[in-house]
Amino acid sequence: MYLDTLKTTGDFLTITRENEFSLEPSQFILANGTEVKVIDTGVIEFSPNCKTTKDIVLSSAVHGNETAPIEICDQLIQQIIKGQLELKQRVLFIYGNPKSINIGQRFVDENLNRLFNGAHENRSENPEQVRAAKLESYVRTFFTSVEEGRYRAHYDLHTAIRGSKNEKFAVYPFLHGNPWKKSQLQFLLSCGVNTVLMMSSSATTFSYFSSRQFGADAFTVELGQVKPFGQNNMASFEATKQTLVALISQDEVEYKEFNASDFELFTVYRTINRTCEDFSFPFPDSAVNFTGFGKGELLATDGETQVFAEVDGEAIIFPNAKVALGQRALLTVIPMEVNENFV
Ligand SMILES: O=C(O)CCC(=O)N[C@@H](CCC(=O)O)C(=O)O
Ligand SMILES: [Zn+2]
Repeated sequence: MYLDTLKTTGDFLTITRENEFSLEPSQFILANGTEVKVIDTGVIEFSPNCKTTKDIVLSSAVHGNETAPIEICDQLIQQIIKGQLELKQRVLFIYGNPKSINIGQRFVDENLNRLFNGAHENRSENPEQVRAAKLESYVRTFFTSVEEGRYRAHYDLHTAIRGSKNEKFAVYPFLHGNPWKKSQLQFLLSCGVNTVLMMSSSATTFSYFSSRQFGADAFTVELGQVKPFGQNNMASFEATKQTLVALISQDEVEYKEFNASDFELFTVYRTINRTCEDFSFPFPDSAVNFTGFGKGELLATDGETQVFAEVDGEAIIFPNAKVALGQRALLTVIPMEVNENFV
């Protein structure tokens, strides 16, 4: 049984990596009264023994090779279990795809972050489809097993394949007409994230699932560029880590006063899917996210179809020519200002 090791080392990451597909649930109480529930491999819940008002999900390793967020969550979990970090809020940590961590790949059979919000339904043909269904049910139980009306948040932590002009940025899932929150932008700024992309359509991502199904303040947060374990400059994640520590260990957190000029905001202009085997970009792998193109410049070639920039400054995000057929190969964005849709 792993419990003795977990209690003494706090190393839930290693236990998760040693149990790629499942882990016997168990629970125990820390000396400070915090209840620890191991729900499955990679899924651990902490409930402090005090009045809490917030339910916070922190996920990483939805893509297994995105190691910096895994290291941040590993540090937080170890500090909590060792009693060095005392919680004031309920927290659910999730390592999304343990096997893909072990093989150092984005995914094993299928991109887990395209399987949420119903996309896995009636499909359990591969481990990622099975895992998506389980993760949805763990998040549902976490948010709904307590009284209604509590504050909910889910920060799904990633790193990007390419470099980015704006090193850290967040994706704000489509809110179906509900207003974007300035308070969330202030939280993100405190994390070192001043760039936010506003999505304009539904998605099958983990953050969209929590936003849509549970009204959580949810984001995909890109913290830098993908690096193997041990090669991350952890100093560049310190602001993010300290902001997360404050969120989970304080009753309320004060952020810097909102100032629109602190942010670079973008709205998604369009999504370009790969529909043909023969799909390519005219720019090299070294072209970074947020590179802008002039109207009429070639953005992608999908079989016989050439896709050209339609407006000056149309900028590329997440270009990936190797995605599965039918999936998003590229997002383009254009700048936007804070307007009446922000509260
Ligand atoms: O750098 C890349 O090409 C991908 C980085 C990544 O994993 N991004 C997420 C964004 C999810 C979202 O749109 O909210 C993903 O592609 O799943
Ligand atoms: Zn990712």
